[in-house]
Amino acid sequence: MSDSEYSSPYTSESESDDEPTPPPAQAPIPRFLGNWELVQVLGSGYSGSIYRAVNVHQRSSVVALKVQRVDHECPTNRYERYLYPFLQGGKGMPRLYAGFVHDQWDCLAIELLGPSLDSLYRKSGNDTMDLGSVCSIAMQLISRLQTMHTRGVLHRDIQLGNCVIGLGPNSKIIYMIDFGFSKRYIDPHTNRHIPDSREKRDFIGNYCSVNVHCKGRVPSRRDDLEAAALMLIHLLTPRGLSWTRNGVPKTSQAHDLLITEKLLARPEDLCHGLPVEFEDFLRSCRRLKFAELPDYDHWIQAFSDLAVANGYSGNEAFVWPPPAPSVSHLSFPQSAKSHSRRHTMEDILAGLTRLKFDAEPVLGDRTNVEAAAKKAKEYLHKSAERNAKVSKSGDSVLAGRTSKSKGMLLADLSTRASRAGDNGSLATLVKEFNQILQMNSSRTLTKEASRFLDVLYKQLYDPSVFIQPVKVTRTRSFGDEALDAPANAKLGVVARLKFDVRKAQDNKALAALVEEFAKVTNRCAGRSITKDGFAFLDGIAQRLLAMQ
Ligand SMILES: Nc1ncnc2c1ncn2[C@@H]1O[C@H](COP(=O)(O)OP(=O)(O)OP(=O)(O)O)[C@@H](O)[C@H]1O
Repeated sequence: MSDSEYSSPYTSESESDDEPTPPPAQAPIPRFLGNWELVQVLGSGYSGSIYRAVNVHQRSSVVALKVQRVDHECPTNRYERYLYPFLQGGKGMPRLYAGFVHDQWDCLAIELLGPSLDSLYRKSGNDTMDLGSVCSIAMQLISRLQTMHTRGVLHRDIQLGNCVIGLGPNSKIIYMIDFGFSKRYIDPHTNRHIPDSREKRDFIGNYCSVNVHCKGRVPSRRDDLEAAALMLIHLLTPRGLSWTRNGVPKTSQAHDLLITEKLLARPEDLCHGLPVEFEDFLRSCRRLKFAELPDYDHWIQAFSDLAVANGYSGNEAFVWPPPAPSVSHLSFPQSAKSHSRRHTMEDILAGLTRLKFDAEPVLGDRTNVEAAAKKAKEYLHKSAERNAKVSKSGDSVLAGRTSKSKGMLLADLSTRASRAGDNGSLATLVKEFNQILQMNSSRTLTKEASRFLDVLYKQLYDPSVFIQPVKVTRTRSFGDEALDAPANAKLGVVARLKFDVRKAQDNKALAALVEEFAKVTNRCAGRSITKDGFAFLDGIAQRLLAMQ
């Protein structure tokens, strides 16, 4: 989870009293590696972990230390160490200070940077990002790709989690990170563009281009640009691009469905209601030939113009939290070009009928402004009261509801969990979940309850790929895989989980426990939740709070 960025297994910065517990059969990462002391976990991925690390000789020297086992099946640190030198000195390219191997640990000491766009976006709690911020991301991202491509390197894993902002004076600059899947597209021996091929390759990332993901083509510059276009459209789409909503597909059938959905999604459908620049950009990326040079400058200018036309500065600086545009707009398609190009007269008339001029006081009338401000304050006050009621006295709010409303409460809880931006919010939701389950005598893991655990699992396991669940079918839910297992297996397992949860060191470990809990509960006749089960859920909430 993004907030685990600031938990520490090593120092008093951690709220946890526990010693770091090594995963079985694997040595823990030591506190000192080379000249660096690991002080705080910044993030962890499939292939390793990243720590804020301090130089033992010069305490003012702080880096992000990316640590991976030397024998890892996917030795991305080794690839990154090879590629970093090509990128050094480019704007928005982190500096690599050192790369070394210490015992079985392969380490990269990288310039310390700030939070990722994914983390900022999630913490904002908004359904979409504002147009000004998206335009500045567009300008900077296209410019970063121009830098990388000019130096002969493809990124190949464009996603919100791999774009981070700088620290201090560099906080308006977006940096590219994670070059573990990057590749040189200019063959160093022949100095020519790598060849195209139809060989089967792995799926990389949610925004992977149609050509690469659905047609198995070799990635080239056009695909980095297309991934950037999809990421921008995702940020402007309420609940994000549809195929990102269920997380990483777990079965090949789910993956096939995702591919079909992506293949069928036409640019005009994906960009319906957005300024035309996004559709044009996506189309132009898809029209590029395999080895063709994209027109980076044209698109940087197009997004700058779009920002200006919508009352923003048009400057590429990424200012967060976003400032309001200098002119107010009723809604957003307000393109620099003919913004009505994609909008039929029918759309416009329908929009006009939704405007209620008659009931509103005339513009410019000060009382109108004051009344609106008062209304807004009242609304905020009421909604704060509502939230406080739900989170502080869940019992009284929840008491007396019917089983139908229990389902609705759980569905609402899943939606909120899918939007949670930090461990604290997830902890509150898990507590509510526990209370809802205990609302009446039937304490069973219903379909809605399973769905909540599924969402929780995804948020804990990899929040960067999960935006919001669409309808979760029974075949997709992890609990269902174990329906035929013996019922009596449950008791001992849940009792153990109750203790294991206290030792979990990170969100992924919690995710694994949630998965096991859901499986074993689904397996038992009646899917009933025992006292140990409720204690386990309570333990999850406690641990999330400790790892905030
Ligand atoms: N230089 C840095 N400064 C600060 N935080 C960083 C830095 N590099 C990475 N991080 C944090 O660590 C997280 C994971 O980094 P990165 O993507 O490089 O690792 P990874 O192991 O390749 O992850 P994944 O397997 O998810 O791709 C990032 O999302 C970011 O929050």
